Amino acid sequence: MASSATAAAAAFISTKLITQQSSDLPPTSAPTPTSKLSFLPTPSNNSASFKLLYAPNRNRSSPPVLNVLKTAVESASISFSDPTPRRDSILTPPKPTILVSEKLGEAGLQLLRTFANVDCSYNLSPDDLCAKISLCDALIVRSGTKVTRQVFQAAQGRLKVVGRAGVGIDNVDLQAATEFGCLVVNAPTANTIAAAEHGIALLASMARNVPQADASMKAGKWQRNKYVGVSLVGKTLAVMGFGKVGSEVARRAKGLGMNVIAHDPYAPADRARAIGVDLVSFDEAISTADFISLHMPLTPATSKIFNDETFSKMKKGARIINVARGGVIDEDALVRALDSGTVAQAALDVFTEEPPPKDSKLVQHENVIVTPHLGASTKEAQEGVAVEIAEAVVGALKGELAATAVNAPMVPAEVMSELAPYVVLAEKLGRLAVQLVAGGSGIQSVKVVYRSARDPDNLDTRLLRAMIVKGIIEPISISFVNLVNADFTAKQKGLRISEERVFVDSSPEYPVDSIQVQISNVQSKFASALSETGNISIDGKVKYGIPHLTGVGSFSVDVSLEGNLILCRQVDQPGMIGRVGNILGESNVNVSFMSVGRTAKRIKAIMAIGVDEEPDKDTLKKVGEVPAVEEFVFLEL
Ligand SMILES: NC(=O)C1=CN([C@@H]2O[C@H](COP(=O)(O)OP(=O)(O)OC[C@H]3O[C@@H](n4cnc5c(N)ncnc54)[C@H](O)[C@@H]3O)[C@@H](O)[C@H]2O)C=CC1
Ligand SMILES: O=C(O)C(=O)COP(=O)(O)O
Repeated sequence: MASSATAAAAAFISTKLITQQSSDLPPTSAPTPTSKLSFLPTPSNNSASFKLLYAPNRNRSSPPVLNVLKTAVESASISFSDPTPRRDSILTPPKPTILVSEKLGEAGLQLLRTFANVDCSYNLSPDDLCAKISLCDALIVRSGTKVTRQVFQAAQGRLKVVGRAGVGIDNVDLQAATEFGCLVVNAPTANTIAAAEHGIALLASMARNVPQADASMKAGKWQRNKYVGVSLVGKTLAVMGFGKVGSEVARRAKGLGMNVIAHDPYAPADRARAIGVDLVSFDEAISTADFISLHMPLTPATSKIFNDETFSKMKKGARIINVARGGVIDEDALVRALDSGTVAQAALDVFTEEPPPKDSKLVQHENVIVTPHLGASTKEAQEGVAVEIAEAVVGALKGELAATAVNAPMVPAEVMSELAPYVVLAEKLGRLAVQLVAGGSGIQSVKVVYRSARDPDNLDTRLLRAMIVKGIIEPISISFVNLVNADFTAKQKGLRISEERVFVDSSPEYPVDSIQVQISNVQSKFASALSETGNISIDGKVKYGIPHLTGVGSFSVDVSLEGNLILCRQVDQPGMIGRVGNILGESNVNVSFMSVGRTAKRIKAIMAIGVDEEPDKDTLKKVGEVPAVEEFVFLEL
């Protein structure tokens, strides 16, 4: 009981550590052996207890790893004992540093300060940001900071998380973030209502010329005839982008008695119908609406989607509201449309360039009202996004998978905890498989077979696939791989990963029964690892929370994947275990596990030997010289 709990805890912590380690390693650093984590079960009658020996890799920063260990130990409810006082210094790691480059609500800052050193440096120039960033583990921005490829390069691998205190992430180079393995998280919900209310405020004040009338009165005039407006009731509003903000605008506009239609190629029609809105085509929306309110993100597909051509399709005298992003409008074309009267008025909160040039014709146009990107700027929204982003960034720095990740799959916490031991298995299988490769035309094609009793829809394998990629790529390159960049890195290295799910009649309680990793079209330094189809093939299972190797080529074995491994193929005959065991024992190499698998009695067998220490070259040579041993390989896990 105690030992299986310890084993489960060990697997859990290893997983956390592995997840965290992946984000610890700068992309520019040379490949280095991973930090060592050992679990020493200690005798205890009624509780699972172990000592934890942590020997950090000198080339990696240790603090986040230790945080993960502590958190993991707490979550596993097991005792944590530091074996030697001299390791104390490792247990009080320096806090991470979070750079906040734009004004953030106080509640969020306080939350950040409980966990990290917080550097609030506003209005940094691009050069200043690049100079500072290599000292920071996380960066929090709003829409005013451009997080470019140069920023990720300048970070030299230290930057692990970029938090966007708001929705739009068009100011963050997501591709570069992904390539550098930096997680990007945003705060997608807390400013929705503020943005929607601002959209409605602009709609109403544009229709009634409120800003112009206000300016006129302040200039000492009383111009009642000049500022006759248009009514909203009964008019058609087209909501372009029926997401969070768009649907809240629609709801409010319905309350004003407007007829609301929407265009959004990705929104479900039933969500629109539920608030009495019809989803229509782009052309239908812009050609029938009196008011057109923009709520789509700025992407390559939406960039300048409102241009000369689309303005010409609008109903004459249409009015436009933009609280989304300036870049979705071709601003020169909008000035032309306003001048010609195709567009009667525009109300803009956002601009292609922010702030726009002082002499911007658009801003100065008499039929245009403007605000300086105030959509999210309410006290409530700013406190909300600050807390939302602070929680996401702190969680990500702790190695948790973020629920608002923008460039990584979102893996819910319950899925993560269920998959934890399989994550360890997946990485180890990848690591083992790649070490079996000997030359050939390079690793190009990897197939992963998951045997599972689960319905495929109920088995999210992205995390497992990422860890297999990590296991395969890290031992042979200077890349570091994590959930963020696994698919990108694999693609960049020309590695095709295919997945197959095979139904097995076992308990669906466990997500995966076994995982098989195959590498095709390569030679192997251990020929017995080749399956009948000529692929390197290894199988593994999780047993009692511990990853096990259960198959090598066509041989079945059963050895726990801890420490290192020697695989030996020999003529199946008595005395082999003793002979090899003696050689290792004489060199003071401790054998932790051993398993023999064979195809047929007294013909061929393979021995899988788990060893705590790495045998020296002479010892391995002696193993190879045992007469019945036909081939052997030493594998680091
Ligand atoms: N002015 C401000 O201060 C604020 C601006 N925003 C901006 O508002 C926009 C919407 O934000 P949310 O509603 O929170 O995002 P969201 O992601 O919930 O909604 C965006 C919607 O646009 C749709 N969409 C994508 N491509 C489209 C296309 N080609 N045509 C039509 N629809 C398309 C998506 O399917 C999605 O439903 C974003 O650009 C965001 O940055 C959000 C908050 C404050
Ligand atoms: O959340 C968004 O997309 C916004 O545009 C808000 O931007 P801000 O945080 O106010 O700079």
